[in-house]
Amino acid sequence: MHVQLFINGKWVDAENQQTRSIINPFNQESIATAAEGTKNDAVRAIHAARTAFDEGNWPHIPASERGEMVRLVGQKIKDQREELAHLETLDTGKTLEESLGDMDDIANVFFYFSGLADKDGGEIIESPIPDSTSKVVREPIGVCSQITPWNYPLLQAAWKLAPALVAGNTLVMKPSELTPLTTAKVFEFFEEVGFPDGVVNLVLGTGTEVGSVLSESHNVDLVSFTGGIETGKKIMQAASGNVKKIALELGGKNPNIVFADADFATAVDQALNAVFFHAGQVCSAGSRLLVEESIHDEFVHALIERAKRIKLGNGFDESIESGPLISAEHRSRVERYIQIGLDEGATLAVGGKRPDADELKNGFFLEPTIFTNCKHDMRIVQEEVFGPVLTVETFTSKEEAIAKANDTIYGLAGAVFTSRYDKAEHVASKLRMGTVWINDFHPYFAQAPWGGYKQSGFGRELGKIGLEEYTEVKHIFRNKPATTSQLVSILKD
Ligand SMILES: NC(=O)c1ccc[n+]([C@@H]2O[C@H](COP(=O)([O-])OP(=O)(O)OC[C@H]3O[C@@H](n4cnc5c(N)ncnc54)[C@H](O)[C@@H]3O)[C@@H](O)[C@H]2O)c1
Ligand SMILES: C[N+](C)(C)CC=O
Repeated sequence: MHVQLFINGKWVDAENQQTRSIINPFNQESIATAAEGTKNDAVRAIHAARTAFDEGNWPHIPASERGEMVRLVGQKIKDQREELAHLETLDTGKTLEESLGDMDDIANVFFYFSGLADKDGGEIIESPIPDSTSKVVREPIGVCSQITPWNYPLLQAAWKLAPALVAGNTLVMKPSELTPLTTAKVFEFFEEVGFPDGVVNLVLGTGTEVGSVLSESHNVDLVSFTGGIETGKKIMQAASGNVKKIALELGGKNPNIVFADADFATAVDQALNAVFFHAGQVCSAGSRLLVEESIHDEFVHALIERAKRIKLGNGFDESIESGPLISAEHRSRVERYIQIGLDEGATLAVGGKRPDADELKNGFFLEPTIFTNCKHDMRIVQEEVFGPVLTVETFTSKEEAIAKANDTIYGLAGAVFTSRYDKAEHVASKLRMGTVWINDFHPYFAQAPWGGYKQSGFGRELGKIGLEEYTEVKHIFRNKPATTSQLVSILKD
C-alpha cells in the first residue's frame, strides 16, 4: 500500500519523491509507504485551497448542497467501517473493537454536521437607528489548516473536516506522520463524492516540514490543531504573523475523583477504563486518581489486582484488552516518567516495565502501571505522561478534592463518582474543565462540545459551537432606502 498527497484534486507523490515507512506498533512490520511532503508541497496545497476559496463556487453554493456532500462521505465511512477500522488498528495498535467504535463515531460526526448545514439563516436584530435594518450572518473563514495527532487519527480529523466543509471553507489537512492511512482513505471518498478541485487537500509529512508552513502561511486564515502543549505553543507563535484564527485542542492531566459513597464496583471499573483504555494514550485519560482516604486501601487493592490481569496483545485478537504504545520513542518517554516517579519517591504498586511475554517482544508494550503515595507537587502527578500510568492521591473533604483536581496547568476533562446527586453537581460546577463526567468516564459524542480550559487549549470542536468555530460573523446594517427626490438632489450636488 502506498499513500500519496492530494493536492488540487490530484493524487501526487512528494516533490522530492521521498517516502516514509508506516509501522505497525504491534510488531514493527511495515504496513505501507507514505509520500513524505515538503514545505513546497504544503505551499502548493495552500495555494490550491486559496484559489478554490477566492475564485471557486464552494463558499457560495447552497449550504444544503455542501451538507449533502458531507453526508455522502459519512455514508461511505459507515459502509466501509470494517476496512477503515482494520487500517486504524494496523496503524495505531488499538483494539479492533475500539477502532470500530471510532468509525461509528466518525460517521455520526459527518451526519451531525451535515444536518446542521442549512439550519442557520442568520439573525435580524433590533437597530437603535430609526428606519434602518440590521442583520447578522455567518460566513466561512477561508482557508483552514488542520493538523492532527496519532492517537485517534481519523476521529480527530473528522472533528475538523466535517464542520469546516459544511461552513464553506477550503482546507489543507496534515495528519500525524505516524498514522496517515485512514485519513488518506477518506480523501478518496471526497474525490468519489466530487468535491471541487482545491477544496480539500491532504499533505502528509512531519510537523517541522509541513506543519510549520501550514501554521505560518499568510495565505491561511485559520489553523486548527490537536496535539501536545509544546507544539501548540509553537503553532500559536507561527500563526501570529498574519493574526490568523487558532483553535488548540491540547493535552490533559485529568482527575478522577472517587468518594467513599460511590458504587464501589462501578468506580473501580471506570478508574481502570479511565487510564488504561488505549494504553493511556488519550488526551482525556483519567491519569490522576483522587480517592477518599477512608476507602483508599480497599480501592487501590482492587485496582492493582485487576491491573495485573489486563491482557496486552495484538489489536486484532478479540481476547486482549489493550495494545502497544505508538512508537519506541513514545515508550521511552513514558519510561522516563516512570523513572521520574520513582526518583520522586512515589511507590510503584504494579507494572512499570515492559512485559516479559515473547509474543509481545516486537511491540512497543508497557505494563499497566500504578503509583501510590503520590504527592501533589510531583512531576508524575502534574505532567501529562500519555501512557498507561496512574497516580493515586487521597482527600478527606469535598473541598480538598476540588482543590487538588483543579491544581494543574491543564483543564481538559475530569470525573466524579458519588451516589449523592447534590455533591456530584457541586463538584462538577467547581471543576475548571471543558468536560465533567458524573459516574462515568470518557463518553463524548457529536452533539456535545469538546475542548479545554486553561492550558488544555481553546476553541471547541463538535456540537453547534464546533460549526461556529469555522465561521466569521458579519453585521450588515442597512439605512432607510433613499427616496427618488433625495437621489436627484444628491446627483445635482
Ligand atoms: N484535546 C484533545 O482533544 C486531544 C485529542 C488527541 C490528542 N491530544 C493531545 O495530543 C498529544 C499527542 O499527540 P502527538 O504526540 O501527535 O502530538 P504532537 O504535538 O507531537 O503532534 C501533533 C501534530 O502536530 C504536528 N506537529 C509537530 N510539530 C509541529 C510544528 N512545529 N508545527 C506544526 N505542526 C507540528 C505533528 O506532525 C502532528 O501531526 C497529547 O498531548 C494529547 O493529549 C489532544
Ligand atoms: C478527544 N478524544 C477523547 C476522542 C481523544 C483524545 O485523545
